[in-house]
Amino acid sequence: MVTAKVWVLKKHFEGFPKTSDFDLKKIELPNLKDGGKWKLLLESVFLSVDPYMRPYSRRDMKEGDIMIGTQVARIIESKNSAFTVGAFVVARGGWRAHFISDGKDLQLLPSSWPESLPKSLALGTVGMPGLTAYFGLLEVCRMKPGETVLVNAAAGAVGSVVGQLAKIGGCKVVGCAGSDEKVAYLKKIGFDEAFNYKTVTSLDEALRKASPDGYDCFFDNVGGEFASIAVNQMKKYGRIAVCGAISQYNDSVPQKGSYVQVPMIFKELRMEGFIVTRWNNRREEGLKALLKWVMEGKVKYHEHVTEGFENMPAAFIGMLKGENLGKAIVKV
Ligand SMILES: NC(=O)C1=CN([C@@H]2O[C@H](COP(=O)(O)OP(=O)(O)OC[C@H]3O[C@@H](n4cnc5c(N)ncnc54)[C@H](OP(=O)(O)O)[C@@H]3O)[C@@H](O)[C@H]2O)C=CC1
Ligand SMILES: O=C(O)CCC[C@H](O)\C=C/C=C/C=C/C(=O)C/C=C\CCCCCO
Repeated sequence: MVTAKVWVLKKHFEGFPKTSDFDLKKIELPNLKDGGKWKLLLESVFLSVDPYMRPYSRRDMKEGDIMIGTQVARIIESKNSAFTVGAFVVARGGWRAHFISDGKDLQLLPSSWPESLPKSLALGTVGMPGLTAYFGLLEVCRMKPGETVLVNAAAGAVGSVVGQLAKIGGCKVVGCAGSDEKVAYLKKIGFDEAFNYKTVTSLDEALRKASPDGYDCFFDNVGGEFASIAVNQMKKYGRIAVCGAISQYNDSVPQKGSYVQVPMIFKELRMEGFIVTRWNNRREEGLKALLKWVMEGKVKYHEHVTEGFENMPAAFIGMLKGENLGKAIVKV
């Protein structure tokens, strides 16, 4: 029997999550049996902490459940010929250090994965956040060369890829983030304009200064006041990809009037919410493109790595508070 460490949601979050909302438990995993349902024993190598966990925990979980989430895991015992011991997969095993699987919901890392590339990228730039940027830009924003793209939470897992893909697409790119260090990073990876939304005297002025003619595409990761101001600076026939609303996730009472309807109508804006799983049938296309751009150096990546499974709650809370530059990852 393998004893597995797991993190459970002890108490539903009220406002920002607290470490006391989580409980670290040990569970006994059943042995794999020939012909049994459980075919694989895996150990988590890297675990992802993502913003969706905050709203989804309230929607999908009850207190006492193991936290939802994804990881890069290594196969350590197999009774499934499709998965050899030592192989790496992306799994949706939740916050678990070890777990068993029937093999159904595992994605093998491509055999072409370069040895030089951290496998943790499969949780970030060459994983769900990267795919979110890829499909959100191509299929929702439908960016065109010469257009101006705005992205907030721009130094994060999704936003940093949005900006770089928009540059590859021949666009002018404006980004905002919550620290001067992040702003410097944005300029380093090719953003045309970047500002610290926490320190500018006026968001409206900062946006106008960055692009006096306005914005064709707005990739919104944040919602709230920023979105309400940005919508007024959209060009006619502009497109808004509503990717997330992280400014709302920890609010018990959603901010009022996140989008102002008037400019939406007068400017005939297209505003579309989306979830990246819409394009699950094109996952390989996206991952292949992202891996190529990373290997060519056209898409840079940065990871904010927290060491130790026992530090998962702190990593999650830190990400929500903006401590991460790039994808927030926990290394077991
Ligand atoms: N629709 C979809 O399929 C998907 C949507 N998403 C969404 O994309 C967004 C970014 O996710 P991801 O890249 O993984 O996360 P990040 O790596 O960007 O980390 C979250 C960042 O959000 C910023 N942030 C936190 N609170 C606020 C706030 N109140 N106002 C402004 N910014 C804030 C912080 O950066 P800063 O320093 O800039 O404040 C923080 O670092 C989230 O809204 C997430 O829910 C992600 C994946 C898929
Ligand atoms: O196991 C699961 O079901 C989660 C799978 C996550 C997976 O990796 C794929 C998709 C991730 C989607 C993320 C979406 C967002 O971050 C947007 C989050 C919330 C939008 C609604 C917020 C409501 C505010 O009150």
